[in-house]
Amino acid sequence: MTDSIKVLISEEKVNQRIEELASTISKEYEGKTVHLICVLKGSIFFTCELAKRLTVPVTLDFMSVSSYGDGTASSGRVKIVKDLDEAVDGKNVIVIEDIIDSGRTLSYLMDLLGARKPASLKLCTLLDKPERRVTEVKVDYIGFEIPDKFVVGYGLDYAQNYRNLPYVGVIEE
Ligand SMILES: O=P(O)(O)OC[C@H]1O[C@H](OP(=O)(O)OP(=O)(O)O)[C@H](O)[C@@H]1O
Ligand code: HPA
Ligand SMILES: [Mg+2]
Repeated sequence: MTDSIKVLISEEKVNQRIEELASTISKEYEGKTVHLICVLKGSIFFTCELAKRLTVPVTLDFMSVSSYGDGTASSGRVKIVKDLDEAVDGKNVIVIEDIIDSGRTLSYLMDLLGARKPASLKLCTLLDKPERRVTEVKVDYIGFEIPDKFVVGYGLDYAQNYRNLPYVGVIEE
């Protein structure tokens, strides 16, 4: 794909903000192990960058859910493509997401995980698009609030492309 992409948040700014989030989380979880849940595929890059900067012990698991398919609009249906490998009961879980848009994916996922009795359950997202919310979801850690624009990069795709861009960009019309 060869769309023209405008930088919305530079690589430097994203990395600096991740550093700040990691420092906040490390302080809040001192003396505990955090169990990070990476929501595939979008949050893979953010999860790695955040995990590398945490100073508390970390365990990791992966879950894959999909509601966007290859388009730019949510289908409204959340599909579990891959469930977790391990139980979360008794663990201090932080769900890591790349973006919260309509809120449907995360509201579904947080309810599902909450019912599995973790010791604690929080949500951390790199990007939040509050204007687009249709389902309420409590977000504990937010990297950046962004306007209502379809973004790519840092894990986010358009029809599976552009996930590997080291910055957050917007496709120009
Ligand atoms: O708040 P919502 O409107 O539910 O949108 C957010 C979700 O949509 C994207 O995932 P997608 O379904 O595109 O899967 P992907 O991570 O594999 O790209 C994104 O990674 C979030 O999980
Ligand atoms: O703005 C977005 N970009 C890519 N994937 C997404 N999934 C929800 N919102 C977005
Ligand atoms: Mg996607």
